[in-house]
Amino acid sequence: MSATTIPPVTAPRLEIRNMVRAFGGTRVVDDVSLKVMPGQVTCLLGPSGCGKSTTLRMIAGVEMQDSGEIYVDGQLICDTVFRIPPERRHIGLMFQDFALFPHLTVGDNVAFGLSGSKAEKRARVEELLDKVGLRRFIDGYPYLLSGGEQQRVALARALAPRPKIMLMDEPFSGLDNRLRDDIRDQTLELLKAEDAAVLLVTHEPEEAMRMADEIALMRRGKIVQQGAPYNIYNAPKDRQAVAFFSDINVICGKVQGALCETPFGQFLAPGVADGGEVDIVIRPQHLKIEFDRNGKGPEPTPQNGVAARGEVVRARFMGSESLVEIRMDYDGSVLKATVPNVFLPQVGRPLWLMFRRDRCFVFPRESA
Ligand SMILES: Nc1ncnc2c1ncn2[C@@H]1O[C@H](COP(=O)(O)OP(=O)(O)OP(=O)(O)O)[C@@H](O)[C@H]1O
Repeated sequence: MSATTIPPVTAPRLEIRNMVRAFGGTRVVDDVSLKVMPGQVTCLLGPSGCGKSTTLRMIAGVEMQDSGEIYVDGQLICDTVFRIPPERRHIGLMFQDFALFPHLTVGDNVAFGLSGSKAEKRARVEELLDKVGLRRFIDGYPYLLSGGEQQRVALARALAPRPKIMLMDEPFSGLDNRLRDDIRDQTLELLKAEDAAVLLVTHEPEEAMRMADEIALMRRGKIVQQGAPYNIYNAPKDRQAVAFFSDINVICGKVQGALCETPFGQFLAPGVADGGEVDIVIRPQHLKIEFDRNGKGPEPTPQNGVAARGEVVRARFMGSESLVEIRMDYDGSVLKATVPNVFLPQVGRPLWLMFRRDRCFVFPRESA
């Protein structure tokens, strides 16, 4: 009889289960569970005040949860009775305002959390400063460095003790836009090379899309959706999840026989009872603009449905695309469409809009 080989199961590097934290009777973190594998970047993404930082602080051990457990490599490190102190959790921290020590050299800043012989420490400091391209500043002081360089030193300092987990709270928000993109890319490269599990908190969808292997979308203390950036963007759970990543257009309608009749034709609304209301949500880049042909629009197509007429109220050039706002004849509402490059039609010009059926989302109407 041949032996069966069972593939090794890798425990998540970091796992939190059913974490709860309330302040003044309000649950700001409300039953949050999450796993991060080694070498993976998970972004906790959500609007200001939704509980992201509190989640991170509990994992770091500087805030206690009311209930829930934290595991590192499958080992419990904290629940409501047992607690490993922050300094023994092998967790690296990087926050926006996590300043360098001004009285220490760049090298001593990076060496700060290191143990071992002087030579070992020096070797690790040089290795990391090399990786962030700042070895030449090893004996200089932080004030000599630009904001971006200081941030790279802070990253080197956080990674120096080879943390199993890196927690990053809006680490790039103090940097100007163009610098930020470069530093994000460099940071990502270094984090991957060090194989840490990274939990990064941000309220910026672009940052999450750029950095994350997985996004956990958080709202009012709960994780509402979790998945690869592509899936979160293309299969959002609800209207708010679409709106978090881009402008949206919303067409409202009533359902009859699992179909919703609109000025753009019929939309499927499976699972919605007769008389139920739905929001049909579409991003501006997926509205299709068609020209008016002697008062008529294009013929309906299965892919794009029926065209509806409107008039241009505003058109603006945005750099890589143009944003055209169109007031619709059917109810006077204004829809937004983006078009690549330059398209700046005159105000008042009639245009027809069609809806990409494969790109719109139909959600049951949410009560306010
Ligand atoms: N120590 C505290 N005492 C009372 N309320 C707190 C405390 N810490 C956080 N809160 C409240 O908990 C809620 C969540 O805060 P948290 O900082 O976790 O949110 P966040 O999503 O990280 O927001 P931001 O991006 O603005 O930092 C907020 O309403 C905040 O005011």
